[in-house]
Amino acid sequence: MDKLGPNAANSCPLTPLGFLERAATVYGDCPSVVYHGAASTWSQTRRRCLRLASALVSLGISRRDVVSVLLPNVPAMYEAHFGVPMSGAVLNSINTRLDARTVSVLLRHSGSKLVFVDPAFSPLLHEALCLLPPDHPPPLVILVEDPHEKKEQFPPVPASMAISTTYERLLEERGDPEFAWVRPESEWDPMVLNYTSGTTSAPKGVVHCHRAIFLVTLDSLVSWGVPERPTYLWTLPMFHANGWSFPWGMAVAGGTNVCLRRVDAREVYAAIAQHRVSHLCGAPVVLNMLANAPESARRPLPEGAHKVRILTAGAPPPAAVLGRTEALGFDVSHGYGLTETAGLVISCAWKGDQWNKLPASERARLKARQGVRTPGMAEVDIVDAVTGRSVPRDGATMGEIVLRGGCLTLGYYKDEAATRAAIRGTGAGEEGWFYTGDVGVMHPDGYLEIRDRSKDVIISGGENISSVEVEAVLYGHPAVDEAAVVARPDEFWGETPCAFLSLKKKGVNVTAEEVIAWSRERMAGYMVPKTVVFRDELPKTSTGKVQKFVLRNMASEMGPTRRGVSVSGGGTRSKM
Ligand SMILES: Nc1ncnc2c1ncn2[C@@H]1O[C@H](COP(=O)(O)OP(=O)(O)OP(=O)(O)O)[C@@H](O)[C@H]1O
Repeated sequence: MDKLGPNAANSCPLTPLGFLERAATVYGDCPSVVYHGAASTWSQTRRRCLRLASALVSLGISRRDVVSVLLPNVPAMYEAHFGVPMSGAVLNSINTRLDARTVSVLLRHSGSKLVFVDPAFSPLLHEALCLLPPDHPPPLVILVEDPHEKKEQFPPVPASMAISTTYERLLEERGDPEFAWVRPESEWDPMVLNYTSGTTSAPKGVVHCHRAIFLVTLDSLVSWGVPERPTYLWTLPMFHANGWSFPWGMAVAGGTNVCLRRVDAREVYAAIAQHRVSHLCGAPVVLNMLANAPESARRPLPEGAHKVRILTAGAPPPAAVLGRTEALGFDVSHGYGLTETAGLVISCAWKGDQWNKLPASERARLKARQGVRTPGMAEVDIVDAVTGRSVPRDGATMGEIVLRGGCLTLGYYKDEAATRAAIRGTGAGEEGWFYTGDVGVMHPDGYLEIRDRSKDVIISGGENISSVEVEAVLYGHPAVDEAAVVARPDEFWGETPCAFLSLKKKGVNVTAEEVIAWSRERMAGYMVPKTVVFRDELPKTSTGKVQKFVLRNMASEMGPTRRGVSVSGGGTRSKM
């Protein structure tokens, strides 16, 4: 046995790019990408991706060069997930909701050689390029026109921005549909560079290799139980951690990618009905949007043997929101991941036989837990910050979630200190874990549940309060649309919970005192928000997460609460 091991036949680099060739063979005539009325087949998509890869090479792009995309979920965005790395380059998807200054910082940091831009974001890119230092070589710019939208709908492309060519012209004039794509020399070669959402600090450049993307893609299909030939609606931005790996996953499954430029409840319900969508992904804000959509925006879900399946992740989904979405007829699955894990690596694996019998509220409570490691993940643990040892499985003791597995990042680009801080030993004798910065508890049944991000935990009189737990209760209030709870300084307790709420409907009257009294009946006294502030909307990151640091600053600016005094920041409120 000792002499057996890796050999030339069994060690060819793992890469998800080969999924496309297989899809073209197996599903060649089946629809691959649908946008408005136009559909491509898998063999056409393969040829277009090869055209894209060869065109990039002809422009001088070579191995490890960074190529950026500033695109919504249009067909070119899908093609970039194969075509860009097939040229040997590293795909950098830039979040389209960032401001020009941040886009400029990312372009500079990544050293991007070329940017594909949608007309809607050409002013944003132009401004970002103008902010680059004069000695920074500007990237080439390729405009991705959208023949399905009226030109007047877009802002004019800035006249002074140098556009090299358009996407279609590039493919037509320089593309070779039978190009021998640039295979990775090693499965550890970098393939994508994604910047984190910047929820807690400045965005960090996460690099993933071909191997990691290969593993997470297959793992995600298995853990969500995706069947062959799903119809997948792109409600999750592909720029968000590469759409949790599903661009590559749809090639494995031979799925139909239904592209959507804009995500609002009306468009989503309409697309579901028109294309008979079977699967979609989205952060909990998407569930909230679907669940709270006005009657006029809704359309009946397709009838058939299977329900429309939604996979949610990215932020804690409150049980009340899960319950409401399922009551509409969707089948919701819940997962957890970070940009650093390339996709979802923990999922609330559903024990159908046992749990389907439970009442709806209990099912929603169980589903709000993040769950267990996916089959492809090696190990997950929750460790005590001081001792580094696993916390007891009591559903109460909090610790930091740590991970190990093949889809973890190679590290942060040009940031060794951050890489070393995130990937280290637990201090309890074991080496090599990724520290997520998320605080959770382990339940007796081995399912974990996130209580907070370490920076969001509220410490009141020495007690750790999970803002997520308080929010979960507030979401149960009939008038509440969205809730976020942060720490407010307190003269006696150190910190107390401060709730920021947006309300569901116009004309709903509810006072801070009523919310506080309502909370008091449903949670321990020390967890009850001492301050309630009403806002029309809560501030969100570009990936739809509530920006708690913004709220924390607001709470801090209100000044400390005083002993025995419940301060209500908003008074009576009816939503405008
Ligand atoms: N199912 C989930 N439940 C609760 N939180 C989740 C879930 N899925 C993801 N998250 C949160 O999202 C985080 C990962 O998000 P992402 O990689 O997009 O960047 P970010 O952490 O929001 O930004 P930054 O690292 O720049 O602050 C996780 O660390 C976790 O806090």
